[in-house]
Amino acid sequence: MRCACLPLESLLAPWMSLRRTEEAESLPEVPEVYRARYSALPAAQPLPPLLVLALSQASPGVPVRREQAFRRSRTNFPNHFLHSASQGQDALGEAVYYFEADGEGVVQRVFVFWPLGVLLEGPPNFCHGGCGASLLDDAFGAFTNTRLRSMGLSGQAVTAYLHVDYKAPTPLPGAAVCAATLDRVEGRKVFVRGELLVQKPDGTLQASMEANALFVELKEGFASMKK
Ligand SMILES: CCCCCCCCCC(=O)SCCNC(=O)CCNC(=O)[C@H](O)C(C)(C)COP(=O)(O)OP(=O)(O)OC[C@H]1O[C@@H](n2cnc3c(N)ncnc32)[C@H](O)[C@@H]1OP(=O)(O)O
Repeated sequence: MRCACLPLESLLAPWMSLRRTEEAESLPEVPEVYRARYSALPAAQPLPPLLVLALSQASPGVPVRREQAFRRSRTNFPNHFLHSASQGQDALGEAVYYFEADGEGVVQRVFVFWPLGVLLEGPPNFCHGGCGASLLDDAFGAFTNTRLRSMGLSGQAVTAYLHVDYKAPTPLPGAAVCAATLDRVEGRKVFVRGELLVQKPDGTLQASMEANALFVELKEGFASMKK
């Protein structure tokens, strides 16, 4: 059964089929904290209704600020696992990243919307667990590194561990929002937690996956990672 308030078609279109070349588009300027990894949404691209629903449930009464929504820069990261080969008509669609920051501009939460196509299957008609874990890891990476940048730090941290609890199947085709936030910080160690939210037939959101992770800020940045 489909939700009466958010039909599946409105969740997926136009993000599922969106292919683009950033260079050809005239996009708004992106604040420095986000610029290295993200680009602005085109003016004509609406915010996904599922993302707006997740934001309104997480922060009731707080207006959604379109300028805090971005997409991954493919110009800067043409080979990113989730934003290159994994994308396609029936696989992953175009993600939308929404960052919440406090009054000082320090990132406090990220919400990442993903359209999910049928080629992401694990159990018949449901999303593969490894795919969901990848989406959560990506949201944790987006949160941790952007938060570090927003604090004037390196923004170069990697996953040390990722723990995922699968609470309910994630239907395909469909859409999900990964929500990530801070648990605690111990020196270079950033502990994060979050969930992957999907919409139930009655229109409410449920966490089909819950996760926590440790990110470690690299002493000398990505360039120091050895093969
Ligand atoms: C450019 C844009 C791209 C954005 C990238 C975003 C990342 C996206 C998410 C990913 O997929 S990252 C890819 C998957 N992760 C890796 O490939 C990381 C591989 N592991 C490493 O490179 C190193 O093990 C690591 C950097 C995580 C840690 O090495 P370090 O030499 O910097 O630190 P060290 O080993 O001394 O550990 C630092 C602290 O973390 C703790 N620690 C490290 N690994 C742990 C672990 N697995 N479990 C618990 N604690 C851990 C360790 O005990 C220690 O705690 P204390 O300071 O309290 O002593």
